Amino acid sequence: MITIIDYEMGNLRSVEKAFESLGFAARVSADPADIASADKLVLPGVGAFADCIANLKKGGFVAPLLAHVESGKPLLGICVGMQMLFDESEEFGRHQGLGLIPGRVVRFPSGMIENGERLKVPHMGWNNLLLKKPSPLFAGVDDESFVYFVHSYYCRAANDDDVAASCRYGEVEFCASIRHDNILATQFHPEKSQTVGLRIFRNFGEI
Ligand SMILES: NC(=O)CC[C@H](N)C(=O)O
Repeated sequence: MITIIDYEMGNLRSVEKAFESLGFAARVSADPADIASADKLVLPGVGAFADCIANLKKGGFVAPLLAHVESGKPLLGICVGMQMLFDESEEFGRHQGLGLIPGRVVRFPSGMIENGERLKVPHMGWNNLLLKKPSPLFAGVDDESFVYFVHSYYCRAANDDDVAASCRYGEVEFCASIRHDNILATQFHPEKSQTVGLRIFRNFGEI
């Protein structure tokens, strides 16, 4: 069973439907007890880092999530769900993350110019993945495949070994996907990334 954590900050249904369309048993749950019995866990996320981490704590999800990771079972973080895995974020202040992946979450610089055009923040739209390290998420996914992003902040991993893929936006090459043992994560939204996103979900479901 793939359990998608409902801490009231995520586009849960589209993630659940994507897994179900691939034939996987998936459920959205706001019950921390369900986390303990999950074979695989998904930590989605849309919104401000501080609100997300506060809701995760308020819902009592942190301890069972850490226990899941400790047990060696797969975890998939998506967007701010990936950012929360890091030590801290500077989004609207300094906020502590789960500290599972060494590193910080920082804002894209304002005023980046590319091909004479000013780049907007948030980075919103299709951009291509630069595959860096083997990851179960990318079986059958070509280098430079396009995936969909919506974010103003990005993860700066302290260890390059944790970066499975990156992406370029202006002068910034940022971490687009993490692989740290059984912890997998994407800054982009596989549920908004059409066939490439579905293949990534299928790969996660098949681990
Ligand atoms: N789409 C989102 O939820 C964005 C995540 C985070 N607030 C960021 O701006 O990077």
